[in-house]
Amino acid sequence: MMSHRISALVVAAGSGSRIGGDIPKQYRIVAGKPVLAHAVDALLAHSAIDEIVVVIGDGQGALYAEAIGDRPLPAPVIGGALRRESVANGLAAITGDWVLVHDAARPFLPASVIDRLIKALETAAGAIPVLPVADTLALGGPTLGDVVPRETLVRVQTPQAFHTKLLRDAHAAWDASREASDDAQMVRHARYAVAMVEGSAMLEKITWAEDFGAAERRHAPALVSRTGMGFDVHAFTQGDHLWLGGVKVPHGKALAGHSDADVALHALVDALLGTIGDGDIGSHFPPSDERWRGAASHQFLTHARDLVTQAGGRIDHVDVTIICEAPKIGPHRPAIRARIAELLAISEAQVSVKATTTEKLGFTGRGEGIAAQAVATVRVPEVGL
Ligand SMILES: C[C@@](CO)(OP(=O)(O)O)[C@H](O)COP(=O)(O)OP(=O)(O)OC[C@H]1O[C@@H](n2ccc(N)nc2=O)[C@H](O)[C@@H]1O
Repeated sequence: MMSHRISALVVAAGSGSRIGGDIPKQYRIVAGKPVLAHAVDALLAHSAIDEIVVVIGDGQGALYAEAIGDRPLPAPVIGGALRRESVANGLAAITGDWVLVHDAARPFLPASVIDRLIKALETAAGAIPVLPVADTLALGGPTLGDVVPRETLVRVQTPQAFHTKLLRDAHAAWDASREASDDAQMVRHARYAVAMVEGSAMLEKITWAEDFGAAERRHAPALVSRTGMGFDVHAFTQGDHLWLGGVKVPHGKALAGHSDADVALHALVDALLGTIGDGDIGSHFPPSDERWRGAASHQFLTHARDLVTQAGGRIDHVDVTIICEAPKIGPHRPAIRARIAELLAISEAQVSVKATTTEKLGFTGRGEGIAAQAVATVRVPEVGL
């Protein structure tokens, strides 16, 4: 079978007028990187794509450079006021005998769709990805028009693939006084057959502001809930205050420990580490390590928080129970709740702080020390756990 040089033409020249905001949508961040970068990376990752040319709007050079970074692409082409003009400008710059024309506003481009399009070009002048229509569609206007049988309709997506010469001919033959919504329409108008291949829900275009949230959800792996539990104890010693939940509490005694002995934060650290199965506070901050002598325990909690974040996790809720006869926790509960929320970068609504005595029973009942329990609920990506 004859081999072909395949170019990808990414049209990113839109002004983003429909979506508002300070920068055009193709340069805004979704799922961790610019919309345009997602589409380019999908094409760079596909072995059959030999060349990628991006068409940008006049004056978008700095936005393009920031979005693309050091990715190995030729200089971008400046597009026109109309999508059709941007594609025509891009066609003048590409060298492939086959070309895939893709909307930069469709960030998530499955390799399987590229595979299907390239296969279809072996027997057709052009090929486009389509999806079936699920909703009932009707003609609009001043009053509701006739329903259009959905079996006769498809939802058209990009990339749209063509033999480059035929697409160039179709653009040259097109009546410039008419707008063309896509390239397939122009190729069909030039009497060439355009095949249809299965598209993908991942290829949805970002058109409106709310589409960014949908794109984040479409891209994010399924999150699953994980719960961790922590427990700690510290004995009383001489002193005039103790640390509980990151708050300094005046008291006739202190708590003994290698660090500041904040028993509530220690239990919470172990609860968070439990949600990602990453050991316990002592394995991260050994009591034998001189670095942690007298250390403020808030750094242990922010470390555990960062480990959860690095695992892709999001803290949903934490619940701490402090077990002691004294000091009375109630008066300090609001400050402890606020401090834990601040350290975990979550809302106070996601933080519960409770206290209980043990009715004078056990070491806590005898006033020998304080115990604390904590539970943390986190959502983490299903993959890799
Ligand atoms: C916060 C720190 C800062 O150094 O010290 P403190 O201020 O509490 O004293 C420590 O992280 C506080 O670690 P914590 O885990 O409470 O101390 P320990 O109870 O002595 O346990 C220390 C280490 O020994 C391990 N360990 C403990 C008990 C046991 N039977 N077998 C074990 O293997 C634990 O996994 C833990 O990692």
